[in-house]
Amino acid sequence: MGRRGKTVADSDGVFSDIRVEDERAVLRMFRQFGRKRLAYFVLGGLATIFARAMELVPAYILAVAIDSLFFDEQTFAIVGIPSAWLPTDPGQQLLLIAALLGGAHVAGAVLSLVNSWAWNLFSQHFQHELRVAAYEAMQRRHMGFFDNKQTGEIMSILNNDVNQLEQFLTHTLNRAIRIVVRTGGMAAVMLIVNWRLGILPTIVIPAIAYVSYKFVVLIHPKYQDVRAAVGSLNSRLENSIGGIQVVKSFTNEPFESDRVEASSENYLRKQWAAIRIRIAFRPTIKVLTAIGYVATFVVGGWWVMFGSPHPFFQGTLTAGTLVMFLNYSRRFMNPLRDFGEVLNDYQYAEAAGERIVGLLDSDPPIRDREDAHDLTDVDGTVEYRDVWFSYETEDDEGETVLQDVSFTADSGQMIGLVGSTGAGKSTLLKLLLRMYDVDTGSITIDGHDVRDVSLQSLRDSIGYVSQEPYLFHGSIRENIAYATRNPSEREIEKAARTAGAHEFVEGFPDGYDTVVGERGVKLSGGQRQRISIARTVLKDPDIIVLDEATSHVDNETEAIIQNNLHDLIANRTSFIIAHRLSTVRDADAIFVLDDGELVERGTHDELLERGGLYSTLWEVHVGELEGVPDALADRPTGSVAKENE
Ligand SMILES: Nc1ncnc2c1ncn2[C@@H]1O[C@H](COP(=O)(O)OP(=O)(O)OP(=O)(O)O)[C@@H](O)[C@H]1O
Repeated sequence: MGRRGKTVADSDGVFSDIRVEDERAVLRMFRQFGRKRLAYFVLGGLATIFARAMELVPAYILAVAIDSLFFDEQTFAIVGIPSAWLPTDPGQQLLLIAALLGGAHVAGAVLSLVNSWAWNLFSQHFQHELRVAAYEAMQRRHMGFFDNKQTGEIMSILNNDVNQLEQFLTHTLNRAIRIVVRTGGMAAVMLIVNWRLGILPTIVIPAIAYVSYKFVVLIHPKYQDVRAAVGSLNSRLENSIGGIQVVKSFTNEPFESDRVEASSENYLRKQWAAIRIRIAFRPTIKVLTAIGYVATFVVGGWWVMFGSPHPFFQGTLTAGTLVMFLNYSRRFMNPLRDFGEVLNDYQYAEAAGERIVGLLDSDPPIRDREDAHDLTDVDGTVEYRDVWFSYETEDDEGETVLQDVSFTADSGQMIGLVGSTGAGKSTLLKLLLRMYDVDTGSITIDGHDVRDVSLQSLRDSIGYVSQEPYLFHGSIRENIAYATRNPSEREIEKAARTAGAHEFVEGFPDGYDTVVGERGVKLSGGQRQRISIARTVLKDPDIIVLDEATSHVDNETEAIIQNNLHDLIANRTSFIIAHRLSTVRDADAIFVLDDGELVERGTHDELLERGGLYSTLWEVHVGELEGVPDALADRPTGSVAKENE
């Protein structure tokens, strides 16, 4: 078991951290999501058991026909039917045999249909409910989780793992039942009818089961290699196609072709290694089955023709019984071949189940406290006190991004946040929304620690326009309306006007119905930003955070937007991050961040007078400095302010 556990854990890759050791993950998932439709599951299970049992009938009926009708070796008798009910006329007996043969096939077909219907109904609903629950659990996870995982990897849980469980419940369980009922049934019938001859075909069962198991152990790591090779081939293709514009502009098509070729060749090698084992498996099983089959034929044939071939084989053997034995022993192969695959699938379903259990069970670090209260009637006084923060990394060695930041923004103030790139400006404001929690220190709104209020009320009260506005595939109207539930046309248009978006939207042939494409690719950067601002305007929040919200628009458009936003911002606390310093020139206070530290604060004029980092940045901004001053050029994110102090 240890060995199997290890290989599956290896295949978790980046998700080993969320997997929980749960010996009965599949069972737990079954209980949690299958209970509602348990009746379908039971019905399907019974149908498959009887359908498989029906498969045993024809060989038996044939044996009766041969012995009683064709060769007249035994009196006409059928197990389970009283002899008084059986016809005595041979013609009628033949008809009965034909009816039973046909009936067994039809009943088998109907039962298979019932089985497929009931189990597919069960498992499709199971899959649906599990996927939705897993998605909701995924959505509740904190930002650090998403920072450290690739979208494709997260999708793999929602798709592959959920599908794996569905596959297990429909196909693997069916196969397992087939193995038990078919193999067990055939072996039991043979041993009951003539156990001495029955030993010959059944003795190979453990050997076939062992070879199947060995096959899984051998092929499993090969399949893992194949999966890894498929993964890297896919990422290679995704990267190359995603970056096709860069590829073309650098005329790097041959280079990309080489990289794809190398990846594809790696896939070919791994696949071939797996194929070599796989193609040897079936012939091995065939040979083993054939040994039992031929041994039964030789001994049984001799027995029928000349009497017992050895004192061990006592009594008589009829031709009909021999035919039944030969029929059964040949059909051992298929279910037993599946034995290894069932073990394999079970292992995967368990691993998938454990990852999903891990996802469903774990409480994300950023969530409502039990006694969390709603943030209501927000005035908007925001206070950061001794805030330290570093991002969570896989190795827990994240660098400090914010150091000892303290400030107060009074209700209704407009705060400008400036500083060189990577100084920590966006991070500072993401903490306000609790996208991340501070390491030490506190952030309060109107005196309420953001960790003490409900996330819903906190985020409802803040309007956040991020640096890289994300638009969903859909119309412009849908993207603006995303802020609230069912806004009116007039409200949408008003918000768009405030954000300086209405004019260009009206210019499109489809107006607000224009579809923006995936991530809004069909719009320019500045247009995307304005739609994103409109979304926030419509939300009408108490506190506003604009993170480089107008960086992609020209000066003129920015002036228009600022003018429009004036009323919106006038009575609310707002934080505006800007590299273009003129954007925040009129702010009530400007905070200057440098390498995670708040190094200067004051109004535009005060900061200019001070002659520190801000005034240097301003001089660069207005072009008063020729070239970049050494003090700015030499620093990672800047320490000029400290030098100037
Ligand atoms: N999700 C993240 N995980 C790990 N590190 C991050 C993450 N986001 C930002 N950082 C790091 O934190 C530091 C501050 O980043 P932040 O985005 O807050 O800077 P900024 O001042 O807003 O920069 P810019 O002006 O370029 O937008 C940078 O060193 C950045 O590399």
